[in-house]
This record gives sequence, structure tokens and C-alpha cells, in this order.
Amino acid sequence: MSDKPLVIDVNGHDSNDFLGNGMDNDLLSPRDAPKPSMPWFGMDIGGTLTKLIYFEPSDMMELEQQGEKETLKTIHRYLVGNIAYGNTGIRDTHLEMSNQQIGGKKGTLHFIRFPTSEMNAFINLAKSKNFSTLACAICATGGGAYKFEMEFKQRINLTLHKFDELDCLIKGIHYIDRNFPLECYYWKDADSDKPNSSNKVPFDFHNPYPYLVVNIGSGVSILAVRGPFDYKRVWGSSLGGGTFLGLCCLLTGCTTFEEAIALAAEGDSHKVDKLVKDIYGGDYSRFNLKGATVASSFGQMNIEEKRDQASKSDLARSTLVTITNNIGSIARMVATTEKIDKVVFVGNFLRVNTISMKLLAYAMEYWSDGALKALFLEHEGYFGAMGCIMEYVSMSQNFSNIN
Ligand SMILES: Nc1ncnc2c1ncn2[C@@H]1O[C@H](COP(=O)(O)OP(=O)(O)O)[C@@H](O)[C@H]1O
Ligand SMILES: CC(C)(COP(=O)(O)O)[C@@H](O)C(=O)NCCC(=O)O
Repeated sequence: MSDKPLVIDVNGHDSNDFLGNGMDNDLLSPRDAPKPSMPWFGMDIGGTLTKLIYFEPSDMMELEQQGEKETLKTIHRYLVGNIAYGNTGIRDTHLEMSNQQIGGKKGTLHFIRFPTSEMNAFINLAKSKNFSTLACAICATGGGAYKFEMEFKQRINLTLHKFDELDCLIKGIHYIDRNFPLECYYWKDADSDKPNSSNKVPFDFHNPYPYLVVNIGSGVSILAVRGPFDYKRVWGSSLGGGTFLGLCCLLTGCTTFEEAIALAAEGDSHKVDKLVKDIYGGDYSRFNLKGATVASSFGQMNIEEKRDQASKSDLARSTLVTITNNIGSIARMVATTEKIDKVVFVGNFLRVNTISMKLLAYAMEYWSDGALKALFLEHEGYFGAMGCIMEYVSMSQNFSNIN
């Protein structure tokens, strides 16, 4: 038995958990707590992408001592031996976290993603690797944990243990920030007129509260976080990463996010948007609106001649700028209302998307007269899945303790 029994409070938080007592560097358990059976996965089934984190134990002997060891080894070899899975699964090797101490075990965290639209192929793959013979459960979060629950049960007899995506998001942010070097950063001297000028600078996030999280996934959720277990969802917007990608596909004929971002990088949004100077002939000085400020997104596109001049890249750029500025503007208003000055932007919309990050950095600073700071995290869209794996380990230990 553990010398620090795991207690779940009414909010579902275990009192030994990370930042709960601030004493134990092994964030999930005392060393002698019962170990949940392998393999350990955390899965965040989002509106667009499914994020899967696999914990690879350093001590593979332990893995082998378990029943169904052939299946375990097959799954392990498949995940760790590849960086691409099928046509669409990718392992983000640059995000890998080695030497992690979780649930009394040492190991490496692997980060994998695939489109949620490929869930059918994922379930078939899990079937072909005999996943169900492991008699284990997978812990899952995100809307898909609910949507696909029956399918997992019926087709591969796998139980999904569901956890709330925003609880997981916060837990995951806290864990990864403290265990990955230089996780948190900001863009120094971001300037919308000179997009290449700013640099990434590490930010010390060890004393984070209060802060705002702006999670830009398919849609946008904004959370005010005031303590390790004290947060509320204060706002949301349906104009998010899914909107950018959907509109870009419609307007340019592109088919992937990477293509949309590459097009945007080449484009000029001023050929699409109506600027303050297009209306005023210069600045609108009385209210401090510079001539280069966008007065109306896509505001030139009612004129046929302008439409003919706008390229696919220009349209992609304007779509990106429109969605990003709208999110920045909402984030700024929420931060002001909540009296919070640190705004952490996460979610896969920011993947390979320095244009939006720099725009957000610039907009937050400029429009707040330097009062607000935009922060970013290297693991962008993986925090929900991370929180989920932690919940799995906590839950399994709690179950073992009860029994
Ligand atoms: N490879 C990709 N495929 C699709 N969308 C991507 C990809 N990489 C980044 N994105 C962007 O990330 C968004 C999804 O972000 P994510 O945080 O995973 O949200 P969700 O949980 O809703 O799937 C997409 O709407 C898109 O803007
Ligand atoms: C419903 C969601 C929480 C789902 O999360 P996601 O898969 O987009 O990461 C999110 O899309 C959202 O908060 N949408 C905005 C809803 C609103 O208008 O508040």
C-alpha cells in the first residue's frame, strides 16, 4: 500500500496529484503505489485530429512479464519503430519526452496524431494488432471519446474511460510545462509590418497563475486558470482552426492544412482586405487607427477587378489573418474582463503556423499598450492527451487501492 493514499476529491482531483502537494516530482504516484497495467495510452479525439500519447517504459522486462506479451511487444514495436502509420498517422518525434517519471515508472512519451476522420482505419489497425486481447482500457478525452465509445466497444471490445477534455488540457499543460525544457516561449518584437523580424524567446512559466488559455482547435475555447485545479471556461468561438481550413479549401481548392499554410505564407492579405487607408486615404488618427490596419476583412472582394487580381495565396493569407485577428481580439477582451495579463495560446491551429503566432503576439501587445503577453507552448495540441494519460494512471492506482 501507498504511504500517501490516493484520495479523489469531489471535483475528481486526487489530492496527491501534481501541484496538489507540491512535493513529489513523480507527479502521479508515490513509488510504491500499485502500477496500472501496460500499455499506457492517452487519447484526445478532437473534432479534426486525434492525438495519441504512448508511454514507453524504460524497463521493457516489466512489459514482457505481463500476459499477452507478444501482443504488447507487437504494439510497442509498431509504435516506436515507425514515424508514420498508414497514410495519415504521424509521430512528432521532435516533441518526444524521455526520462519521464510517471506513476512510479520511468519512460519515454511518444506523440502521435491522425485525422479523426480516419478513426475507422485506426480501429481496424487496433484489431489487426490484437489490441483487445490485452484486456485493457484506453483512456480518452475530447468529443470523440463520447462519439466513438460504442464503436470501440462493439468492434474491438475496448472500453474507453472518458475524461473531460478541459480538465485534461489543464493537467497536461502543467505536466508538460514542468517536464520539457523550454516548453513555454513568446515572440519578441513581433511586428505585423515585419513578419520575419521577431524571435522565439523562452518564458519562465513556473509561477503561472492567473493565466488565460486560448485553445484553438476546430473551434476555440477560452479558459481562465487561477490555480492548479481552479479554472473556468469563460468564452468560446466557432471561428477556429476548422474555419480556417474549411474556408481555405473552399476558396483555394487546397486539401490539407500544410498546403493552406504554405499558400498563406506566399500571399498578401492586403489584396483581399479593405484597410483603414483604403477608406481614409491614410490613418484615422483621432482613434489611433493606422492606415495599415484592416478595416474590413475580405472587404475588397465585392469588386470584380480586385477579385481577378487576388491569387489563391492572397485568399489563403487573408483567411488566416481574418481568423487569427478575430481570435486575438476575443482573447484580448476576455483577458481584460478577467483581469489577466498572460494569455497562453495552444491547439493545433498553431502547428507550423508562425504567421498566426506572430500576429497574435503583435496584436495582444499593440492593442493592449503592452499590458498583455501572448505565450505559446511547444506541444501545441497534445495537452489534452497528456492530461488523459495522467488520469489513466491515477485512476488505475485508485482502483487498485480500493481493491
Ligand atoms: N495535419 C493537420 N490536419 C488537419 N488540421 C490540422 C493539421 N495540423 C494542424 N491543423 C489545424 O489544427 C486544427 C485542429 O486542432 P486540434 O487542436 O487538434 O483540435 P481538435 O481537437 O478539434 O481536433 C485544425 O482545424 C487545423 O486548423
Ligand atoms: C466544442 C469544442 C469544445 C470542441 O473542442 P475542439 O474539438 O474544437 O478542440 C470547441 O470546438 C468549442 O469550444 N467551440 C466553440 C463553441 C462556442 O461557440 O462556444
